[in-house]
Amino acid sequence: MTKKGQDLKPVSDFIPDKAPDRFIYQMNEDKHEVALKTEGLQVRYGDKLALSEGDLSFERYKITSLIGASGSGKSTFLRSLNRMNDGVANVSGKIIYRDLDINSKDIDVYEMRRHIGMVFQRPNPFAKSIYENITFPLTRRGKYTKNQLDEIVETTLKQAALWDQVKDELDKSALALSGGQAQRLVIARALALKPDILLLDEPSSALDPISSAQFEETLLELKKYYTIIIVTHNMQQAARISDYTAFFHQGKVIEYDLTRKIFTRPKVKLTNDYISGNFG
Ligand SMILES: Nc1ncnc2c1ncn2[C@@H]1O[C@H](COP(=O)(O)OP(=O)(O)OP(=O)(O)O)[C@@H](O)[C@H]1O
Repeated sequence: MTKKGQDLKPVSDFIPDKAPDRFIYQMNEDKHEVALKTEGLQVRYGDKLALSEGDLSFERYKITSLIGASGSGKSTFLRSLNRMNDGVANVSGKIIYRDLDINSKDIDVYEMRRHIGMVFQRPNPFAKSIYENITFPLTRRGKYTKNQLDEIVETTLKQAALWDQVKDELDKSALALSGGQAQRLVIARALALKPDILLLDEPSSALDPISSAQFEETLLELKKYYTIIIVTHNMQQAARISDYTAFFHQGKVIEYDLTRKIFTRPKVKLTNDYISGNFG
């Protein structure tokens, strides 16, 4: 898949393949399929060790929340997963995706990011039409007919629950969308690259409560087809939408378990203190 020089499969349909390469990983005594896992991951900004222990396995078609206080290393971890820290930090250790260590030098990072997409805290639509926001990244790299592009735009906007609101104004500037709509558009743009995994860094922190609730519903729909890893400061959000939760503290994963266990019976006192607001 992502080794340099090998071709990507054409973006022909918009439901990711049902995991052609399967990982089976022992998690909570049952067998679960792992979409991505880290081994011995450490991240340094200069001399500063920002992530020292962060070995996690992410189950396919589930939502995993990364929680923890400000500065605990959540974003550092998340950004490392699709090499957004390249050139910014020194990331050592392995990130295993479909049997490949995607943290190794011979990986085509640009291509890998088609499989592991990222959406940031603030929606960042291009100063282009709604339609072009989705098609631009595709047409830059490949050839598509107008019909194919139309289909991609419709499918991804439907998946991101934005189609009904914008279908009659696809030529309108994306900059005129509301914050919630713009965040959905950015999700649609990420989906157009047909990723397996979506990394979301506090994606709803800039949204009002109604848009945020709609956004959560969208994520619950999307996990039928995508593996989602989300950094959130919102404990209720983590409890509502995620299957698994990892609690970060001072650059370490302190506890990682099913969300309902983390929020009802955490094993570590620090986790309990954090989720109950007695942190300090
Ligand atoms: N680009 C950078 N250069 C240097 N240090 C950084 C950089 N980015 C993050 N750090 C440091 O790494 C540590 C972890 O930061 P990180 O942003 O990963 O935490 P976080 O848990 O995501 O915090 P927040 O919830 O506030 O976003 C912090 O001490 C932070 O100051």
